[in-house]
Amino acid sequence: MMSAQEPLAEIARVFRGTFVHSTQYAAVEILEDTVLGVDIEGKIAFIARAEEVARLSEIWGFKISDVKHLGKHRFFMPGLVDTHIHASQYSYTGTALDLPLLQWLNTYTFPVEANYKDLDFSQDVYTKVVIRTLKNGTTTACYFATIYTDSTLLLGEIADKFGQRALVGKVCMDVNNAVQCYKETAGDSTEETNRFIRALLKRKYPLVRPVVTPRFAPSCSATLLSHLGEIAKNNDLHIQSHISETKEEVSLVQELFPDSESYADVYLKHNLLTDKTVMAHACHLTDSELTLFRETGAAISHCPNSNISLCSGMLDVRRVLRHNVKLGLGTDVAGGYSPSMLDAIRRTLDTSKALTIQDPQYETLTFEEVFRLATLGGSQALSLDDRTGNFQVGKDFDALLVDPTVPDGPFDVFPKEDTKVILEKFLNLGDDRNIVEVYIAGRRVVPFQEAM
Ligand SMILES: O=c1[nH]c(=O)c2nc[nH]c2[nH]1
Ligand SMILES: [Zn+2]
Repeated sequence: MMSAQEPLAEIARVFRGTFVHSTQYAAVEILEDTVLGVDIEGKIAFIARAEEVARLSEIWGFKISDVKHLGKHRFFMPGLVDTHIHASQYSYTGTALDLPLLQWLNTYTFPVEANYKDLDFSQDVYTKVVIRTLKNGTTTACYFATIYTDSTLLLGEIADKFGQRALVGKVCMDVNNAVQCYKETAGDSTEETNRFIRALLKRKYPLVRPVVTPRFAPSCSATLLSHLGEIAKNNDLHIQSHISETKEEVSLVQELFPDSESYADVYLKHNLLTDKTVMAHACHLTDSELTLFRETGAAISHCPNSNISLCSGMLDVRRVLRHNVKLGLGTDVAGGYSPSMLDAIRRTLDTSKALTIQDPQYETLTFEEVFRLATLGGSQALSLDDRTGNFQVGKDFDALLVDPTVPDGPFDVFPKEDTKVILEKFLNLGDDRNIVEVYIAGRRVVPFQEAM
């Protein structure tokens, strides 16, 4: 950890103070009185004990007077990674939580998503969701948009404009018996997915990439699923979808795909389970399905707010981790009513405690473990851990500057509390008032600039 790269690039910023992050070995590593340098490409150039600052300034050529001191109680932590969020459902977040999944989709979701043909409406909602998530510390978001290509390209443009790291998916669905206007043919969906990918890649946004997005097996024909698997394979792209959120959905998939051994097998057969796949929910997977996830390298996005809000199920995270399956957290707006990843952390802990209430032998997740899932775990689930997730030299500097003592803040700090206690308070009680600055790939994106 305390290492330095060859001085290849010029240093843009150096910070001195407390850094909190996760590593492979420690769910929470606290680095007090540490210096971290960010190069002009936004990458972490060095991280070392503060007594090394004079030596580092000689090697890297920065002025010690330019080092920014964080100040008492403030600390940097890695940016939060939302592995599953429906940007198009943001308009009704906090409402419409009174139906189970399949009825919820037909009654609330599909009629709203059908409005995104309208680019003015899209622009308004997508700008608001990007701003709201950034303010709440989401430095990386894996977004579902809608079936409309141009509107989805607009989401990519907005994420790029505000500097958010994003995977953006044009939703694909050719089955919809409830809201007939909100679907495509398999052919159109395939063509539009190809158009979306080509157009997004052509724009060369540095932090925004396309993700192949079949909505979920009940919304897609086998033909469409095969085409999407092929597109992902031929272009080495990320894939996202939903799996085993509710028992009713699992039974429906069994009926719709009788030749498949399981829900996971449906995706496997269509080349949609890869090491760049992230599947949301996964509450009701069997052991053999989890084994398929491990063997293919596919990941799970745990969306506890949504699982509880729609009464879908409770994912046993411990069991997933025992199977060595990658797992990150997701808000799943708007099945989940909060766009904040701090809420996803809290609901993950609540769900784990509810499982412990059911079985007192159950090993409840710790807040340290959940902190790791929300940061490094998320980056691994999205196969972006070579770029982000913690403060490792060579990764992009994606970070939140947390001020636990901000005026009129949501919690209090007392004299004898150490950084670990303050981190726990922030995770349980903090909000966007405490997130005073957000950096993505070295660029400060919060506070927002005037023109935005
Ligand atoms: O929580 C969910 N939200 C959705 O939009 C969706 N679509 C399929 N399955 C889904 N689950
Ligand atoms: Zn979802």
